[in-house]
Amino acid sequence: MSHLFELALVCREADVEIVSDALMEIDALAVSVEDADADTDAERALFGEPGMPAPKAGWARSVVKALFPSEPEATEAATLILAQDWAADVHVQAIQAVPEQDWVRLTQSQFAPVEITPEFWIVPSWHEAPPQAKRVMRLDPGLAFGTGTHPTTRMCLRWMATRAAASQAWPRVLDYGCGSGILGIGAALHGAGAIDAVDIDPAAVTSSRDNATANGVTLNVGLPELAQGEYPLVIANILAQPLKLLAPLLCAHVAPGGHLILAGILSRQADELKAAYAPWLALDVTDEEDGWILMTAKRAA
Ligand SMILES: C[S@@+](CC[C@H](N)C(=O)[O-])C[C@H]1O[C@@H](n2cnc3c(N)ncnc32)[C@H](O)[C@@H]1O
Repeated sequence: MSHLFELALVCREADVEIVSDALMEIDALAVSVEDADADTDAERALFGEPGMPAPKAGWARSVVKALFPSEPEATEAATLILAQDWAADVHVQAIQAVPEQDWVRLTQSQFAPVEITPEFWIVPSWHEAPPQAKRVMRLDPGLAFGTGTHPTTRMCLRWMATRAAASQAWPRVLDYGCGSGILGIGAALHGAGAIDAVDIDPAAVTSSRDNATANGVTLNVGLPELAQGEYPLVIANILAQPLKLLAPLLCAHVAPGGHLILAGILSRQADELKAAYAPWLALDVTDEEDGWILMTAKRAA
């Protein structure tokens, strides 16, 4: 049986969210949180008196567990997290191999339908679609980022769903850094025409192709050189540093009157992104969720 690698990090309860978000951002396949003291003497000492309320301090330490496809990726993730300025109280508990089958079970129990707008939902194949959903994307967690659960992805989808509702469908779309293909598929479900979805990761290319087929939509999927010419909508959810390097390339793909949508940026990075794109387009912050921002620009017609 093939294996995945689990990185277990011990941290303060107050740091759970930032640690989990960072792990998702560096492409963990799944992230879960447990009480660090479960099944230990520390747990019995804290919760041992029947009828006594559980002291809040008993949950002060948590274990955040993240799965990666290989041991080097799990080790690199640990190094990256420990290097962050907020990670002074984060410690590596273990990196160990876990059977892939367990991961499938774990993710199936973790991922519920995700609401993008009241009418547009991402629904795993093992779930019924909610009755109010008028547009449904079928997507299962795969070996590439983008199952709709991350705020950066949700903000991109929400932007498209809101714009498309105002009947501004796009004849061409470029989904740059497509991961699972979620943004390209989202554009297709909202009436976009020819959609090019590109990624540097061959696993993402395969995953996007499979997910497009499962949703009955057509994406032209490939490596970045597939992107050619100008598009009325260019959307890229990567990270601040690669987005800064990609500024001239992405801006060159935006058609006159078209939009550039960027995500994967933390609130405090807004000014550096604005500066990096200023020679070509004026970016504004147009959405914000959990410390992440959506930055958008419109090219003059
Ligand atoms: C955070 S994921 C986003 C996936 C998906 N678009 C979403 O919104 O959920 C970023 C993706 O960008 C890809 N990527 C990173 N740097 C890239 C680059 N320079 N060119 C193309 N793709 C890149 C990664 O392989 C990854 O699949």
